[in-house]
Amino acid sequence: MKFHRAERERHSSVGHAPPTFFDSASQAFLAWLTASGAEINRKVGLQDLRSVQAGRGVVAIANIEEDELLFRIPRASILSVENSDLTSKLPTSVFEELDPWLSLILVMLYEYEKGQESNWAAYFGVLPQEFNTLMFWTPEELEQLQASAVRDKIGKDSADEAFRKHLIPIVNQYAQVFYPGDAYERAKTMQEEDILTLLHKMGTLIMAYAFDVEPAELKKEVDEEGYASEDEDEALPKGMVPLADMLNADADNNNARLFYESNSLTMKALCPILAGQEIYNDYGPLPRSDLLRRYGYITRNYTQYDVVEIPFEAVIATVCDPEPSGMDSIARLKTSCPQTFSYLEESGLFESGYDISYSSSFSIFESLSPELIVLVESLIMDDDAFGKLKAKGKLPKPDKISPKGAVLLHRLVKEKIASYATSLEEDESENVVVPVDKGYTSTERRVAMAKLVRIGEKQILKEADKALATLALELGWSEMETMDGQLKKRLAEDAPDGAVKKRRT
Ligand SMILES: C[S@@+](CC[C@H](N)C(=O)[O-])C[C@H]1O[C@@H](n2cnc3c(N)ncnc32)[C@H](O)[C@@H]1O
Repeated sequence: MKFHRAERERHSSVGHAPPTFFDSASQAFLAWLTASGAEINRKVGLQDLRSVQAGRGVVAIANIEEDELLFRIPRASILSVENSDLTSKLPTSVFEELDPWLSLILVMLYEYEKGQESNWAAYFGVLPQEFNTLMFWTPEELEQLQASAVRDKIGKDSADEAFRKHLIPIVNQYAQVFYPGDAYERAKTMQEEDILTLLHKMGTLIMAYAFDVEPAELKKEVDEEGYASEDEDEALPKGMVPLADMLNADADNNNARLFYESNSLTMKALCPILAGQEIYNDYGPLPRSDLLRRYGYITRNYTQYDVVEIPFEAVIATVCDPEPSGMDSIARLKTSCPQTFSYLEESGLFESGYDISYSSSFSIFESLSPELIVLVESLIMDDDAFGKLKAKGKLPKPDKISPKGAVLLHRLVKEKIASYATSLEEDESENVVVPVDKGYTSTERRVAMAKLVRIGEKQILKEADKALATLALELGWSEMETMDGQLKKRLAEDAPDGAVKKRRT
């Protein structure tokens, strides 16, 4: 693949361009944005934070007051489907068949390929070319996440499939539009894999940088408190909002917010910000595993949102009777618990996995997903009792765990602990820090981040293990007498020492 000069410079760096080019790209970007009608408060600056592995960031140069305007971006400067001239070059039907994410990827590919001809050329100059998000980790690096459920959520294959099915045919059919003039010759030499790589980069940029842009006239329905449903937010068009997306985030250090106005988007201070402090946006209450997947970094402040996920498959395998091998979980549940299957499915209890969340002083009912408790209790309930609940359109209560339920939940936690390649004690035997110095490789940083993620998950599991063992002990083990022989044997192996003693006496 050949690149224009500026593009070659961008591609030559790891993540971002080298120092001189880095600063001049920032200046060119700010100059372009101001010329486009943006208003930028003199008290804010775009800074080079590569020394702390944070790319660029927005920093207060002087003290800022609460509610003070940090910058105003005209809607016309947003890199979006609405603002790109690609829509006038392709039949409308093309965009009607694409969701907001794929539409913006296509537009970004088009604008990126236009090089200096694009209105957003200076903006592309400050967007990174390389990423630390999980999509770009090697298999060996991903291995460091061990049994973390995030490994199943990277979605590279499904994105590949969507790009091959929906976008590449459009790029091929309208190659003259995407690669006009000389570039058309270049396009012919580009392999499908090159286009795929570019599409993945655009997709990654959208995941980590784009905003759901509320239209100038809000058409979505809001509830009494003014909130729209999640589905309606999902349907909002996505847009890349220059400068607003240069704000980093660090959980509750959030001190700025983007407001949608009819002709512009304004970033305002949520509280007083002192000179020298970084201005942070809010990326949401994400567990560190997800932060790594979507944004490629973690900080300690996100520990409070950590979760560990118990896979659906594991719940069925542990709770339902053993079935002939080769059956998937749903088939297995259908066969072993036919009376409950359809009702549970209708009740929306089937999820790919169930969260156990971090809580500062661990509480079972605050941490365990209510759906997990309800699912386990439903699966172990006898047919008569379950039938009565079902007749009333009810389910077991999420705030009540039976003795057998406690034992099984405990077993699920134990099994999840065992699925990690190393123990918490091994991981914690040395102090893990993510190195920021230039001397370290991105692999060293990724390995450290992965280790912190898996330690976070194992710490939650350790608390859940303790709490469920205690609960099982408190509830007694009489329920075990009603269990089938094999399950009873498995659970006996699993019983906390105290519980076994208690039963014997
Ligand atoms: C919306 S962009 C923010 C601007 C970005 N720093 C840049 O230079 O382009 C999100 C990306 O910034 C980086 N980032 C955000 N917050 C960070 C933080 N607290 N520490 C380190 N990197 C951070 C991550 O690479 C993330 O994917």
